Amino acid sequence: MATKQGSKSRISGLISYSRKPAAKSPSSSTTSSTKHFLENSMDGQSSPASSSARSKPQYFYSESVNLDTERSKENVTVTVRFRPLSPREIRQGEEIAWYADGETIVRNEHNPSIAYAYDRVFGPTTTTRHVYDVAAQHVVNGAMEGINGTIFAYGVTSSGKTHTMHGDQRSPGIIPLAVKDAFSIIQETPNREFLLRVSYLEIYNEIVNDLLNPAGQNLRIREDAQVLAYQLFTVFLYDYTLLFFSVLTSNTDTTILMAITFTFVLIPGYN
Ligand SMILES: Nc1ncnc2c1ncn2[C@@H]1O[C@H](COP(=O)(O)OP(=O)(O)OP(=O)(O)O)[C@@H](O)[C@H]1O
Repeated sequence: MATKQGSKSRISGLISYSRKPAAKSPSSSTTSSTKHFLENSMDGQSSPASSSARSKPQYFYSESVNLDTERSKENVTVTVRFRPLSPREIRQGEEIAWYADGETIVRNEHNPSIAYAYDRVFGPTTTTRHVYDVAAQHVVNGAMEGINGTIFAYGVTSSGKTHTMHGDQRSPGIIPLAVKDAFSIIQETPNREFLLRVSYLEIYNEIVNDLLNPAGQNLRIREDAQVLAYQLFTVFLYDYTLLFFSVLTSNTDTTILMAITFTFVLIPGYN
């Protein structure tokens, strides 16, 4: 019998946000994709991927949605990724309590009447490359055209956030895939100039630490459109290799991170 904790910890979520700067798109607005959910709770059980974006238990009622169609209407998409049970979890006899039913529904193994809908649900065999292609690449492409974008992973400890966002050499995460795409687009756009600026921070127990600068601990947050935190280290990226050098040599204990923010700022120039 799966423990509730065991089943919850296999699920992480990805929120993608893409919005044109107000000056360029006065009609654009920040909307969320929560319209596929009902507000009423039947038993008060938490969603398997509950977050601030889904603070209440909500119950599925809609037909499956096409992410591509929805993406054109919505600025925010919420996706869910299941990771496989680890060998240790299998040894301990943990079982799957939540599972992906098709591409948009998460269902409860023990109570079929409980189901939640998301913009997209990725099962345990899905590759990070596929997650990136479906849920993140459009944000990167938009950023290269001047549209502000955020890709945010959330989930309890050991749910797979680092695996999805950071990855490793064998299975690169969303961050290296995004920067690689950014460089490909830069190469394919010789008539424009780009400036790629990177900072990398963690928020752990509400303390902000700079992951590119070991001296940058307990930084103060700034409410500034341009800068996230005081004295946050910024590097200018000239090629893709430098990104790997910066990230892989950073002083990161991923097992204790509550949140990592990796920001790259693109400043397109015009000839
Ligand atoms: N999709 C996946 N496929 C295979 N293994 C995965 C997958 N997602 C995560 N894992 C493995 O599960 C373990 C926990 O994942 P990870 O470290 O990414 O979790 P986390 O959410 O970042 O945890 P924490 O918040 O504690 O840092 C790791 O050993 C990771 O390699």
